[in-house]
Amino acid sequence: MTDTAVIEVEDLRRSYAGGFEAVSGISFSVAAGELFALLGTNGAGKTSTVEVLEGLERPTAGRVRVLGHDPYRERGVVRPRIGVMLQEGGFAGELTAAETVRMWAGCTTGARPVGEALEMVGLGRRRDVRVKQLSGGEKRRLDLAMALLGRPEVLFLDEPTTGLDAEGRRETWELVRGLRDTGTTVVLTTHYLEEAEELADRLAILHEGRIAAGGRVADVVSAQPSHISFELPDGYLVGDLPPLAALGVSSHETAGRTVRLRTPELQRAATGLLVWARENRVELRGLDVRSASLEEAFMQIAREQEATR
Ligand SMILES: Nc1ncnc2c1ncn2[C@@H]1O[C@H](COP(=O)(O)OP(=O)(O)OP(=O)(O)O)[C@@H](O)[C@H]1O
Repeated sequence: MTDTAVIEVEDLRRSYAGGFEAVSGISFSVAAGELFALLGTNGAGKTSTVEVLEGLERPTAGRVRVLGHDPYRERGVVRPRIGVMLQEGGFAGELTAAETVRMWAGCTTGARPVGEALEMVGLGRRRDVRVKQLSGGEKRRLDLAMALLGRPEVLFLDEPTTGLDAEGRRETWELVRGLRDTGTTVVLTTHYLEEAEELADRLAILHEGRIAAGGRVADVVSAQPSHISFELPDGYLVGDLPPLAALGVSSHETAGRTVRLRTPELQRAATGLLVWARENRVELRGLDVRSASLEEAFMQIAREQEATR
């Protein structure tokens, strides 16, 4: 762990009454100003982990530090410095957006002005609308405004864009990036892998209470095979291609005339195929060459974990 770690988690375990262990010894750290995403299938243990980081629950075992303090025992010190975006903030429907923020601002040290908090999340023009009349996406933005109110050093975002349309999602991503760029440390839990791919510096993929994969997004993705697909040129069979194993191809399948290859060595395989095509003066129609996406990496990791059970 580094000296600049804002969040440090060492061998965290969390069991529920009855003995079920939802988090089974995970370790990670989040550096100052970093955006860290916690991903996982349903029930993987994300919420059970984040609740401990937020100081809402105590760990069953292990060590957790947020801004150098125990978030549960030293809640009074940690809480004013963190912002938590809860799912379904449970606001009173009769109050307007501005009244809701003002009420919370009254309990927050060093709160942003109400107008600023609402502008930040794109609710400036909806300030006088009652909460019950806000759309689902607007309520989500109000949740975010609350989390930002105290200018937190560490921001916990739980599914921040659920219910937002594509434009709203992009706007929230911009806002989160802006906060990160000005030094806010962000912990994001999300089911949208595209969101993690867009925002996260590093991530951990949880599966059944353990970290199945983690690290920089590019590294997690590049650990998965890339794809090449193309149409076999007229008159050629798969056997006419150069030996695929020699090109670093790990598996292949055909569907009609379409050939799909998987390879951990994209450049080598693609170069070999293109050289072959040039030498044979044929065109590889529909050629598609691409790295794995985070979504593919996630699915593959989940499959591998299931297979090793
Ligand atoms: N209060 C509780 N008592 C007993 N088991 C619980 C309790 N809360 C959660 N669990 C179990 O712990 C496991 C992890 O749950 P958790 O909510 O942390 O997962 P998650 O990754 O946040 O899931 P999701 O993506 O569905 O929100 C699940 O199997 C869940 O059923």
